[in-house]
Amino acid sequence: MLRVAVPNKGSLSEAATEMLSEAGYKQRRTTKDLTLTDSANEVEFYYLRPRDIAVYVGEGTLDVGISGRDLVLDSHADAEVIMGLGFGSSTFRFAGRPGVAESIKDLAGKRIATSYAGVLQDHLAENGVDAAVVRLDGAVESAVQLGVADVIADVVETGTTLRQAGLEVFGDPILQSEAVLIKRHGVETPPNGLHQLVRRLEGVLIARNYVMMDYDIRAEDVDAATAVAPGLESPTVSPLHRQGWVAVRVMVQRAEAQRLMDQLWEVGARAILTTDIHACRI
Ligand SMILES: Nc1ncnc2c1ncn2[C@@H]1O[C@H](COP(=O)(O)OP(=O)(O)OP(=O)(O)O)[C@@H](O)[C@H]1O
Ligand SMILES: O=P(O)(O)OC[C@H]1O[C@H](OP(=O)(O)OP(=O)(O)O)[C@H](O)[C@@H]1O
Ligand SMILES: [Mg+2]
Repeated sequence: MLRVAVPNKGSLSEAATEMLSEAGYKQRRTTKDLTLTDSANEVEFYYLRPRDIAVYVGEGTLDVGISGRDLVLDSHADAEVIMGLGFGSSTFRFAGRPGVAESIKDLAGKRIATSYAGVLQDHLAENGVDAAVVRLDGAVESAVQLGVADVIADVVETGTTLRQAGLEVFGDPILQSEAVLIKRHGVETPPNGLHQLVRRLEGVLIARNYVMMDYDIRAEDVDAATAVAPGLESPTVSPLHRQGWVAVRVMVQRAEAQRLMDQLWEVGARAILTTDIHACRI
């Protein structure tokens, strides 16, 4: 059985479970369940704190896990990223009262509150800045107002929490993060079932990010249309009953669909439509 760690709570939990369900794996019914066995797919899921997942996977106790890139780096666990999962994105940044600092160079001798002490200490060391790190578990934004720190280093997603605390970001972003699938560093032979898990998750990512586009076009204009939308491999071209016309089917990125429809129209495509992809294996 492949042993997979899944976030049990927090920002990554729901989206991770949803992605695994979409990939065809059984998932727990209630948030109280600590484990779930999917016998059909020969996978055991363990629901754990995402911060701890890097530790379990790094130790080799569990084969793979889903966690945040920032949490993996923060833990200094012996784990490496297999693939990004396209959700749970955030930026790790410095913030403080307006005017307190402009860049990391202004932080020498200051007190910086964070729940990501590992990431912060590594970043300060890389920049040769000597500052005091105040480790907190959460609600880090309150640390400045309550006087235990001069600035903070924290996860920013929408920026709402910072604004409410009267703080603003300064300096360059420290780290970009998203949910990632991790394995123990340097494991040569992949455990049984890992290839299947990775292929299925890649399939979910493609199904989410791509749509199928169909259109009709004169046969002599197919080359021009294919230059606009070449597809992942090559478009499918089928004859139409109407003489000299063909039907074309091609996968395109969801975010590009409207722009491509405009361009395809320009080169003679008609009856252009897009449909969602529910599952795929590329
Ligand atoms: N708005 C957000 N707040 C916190 N973490 C976020 C956010 N958006 C994405 N993330 C990512 O989620 C992971 C943190 O998840 P984690 O479960 O540890 O904390 P949390 O969501 O703050 O939960 P809690 O504070 O309740 O423990 C990190 O990888 C972080 O980058
Ligand atoms: O930029 P935003 O969209 O406002 O999101 C970022 C905030 O959300 C998280 O806090 P969470 O609610 O997890 O509480 P915590 O600080 O106690 O972890 C994170 O620690 C930031 O405080
Ligand atoms: Mg939090």
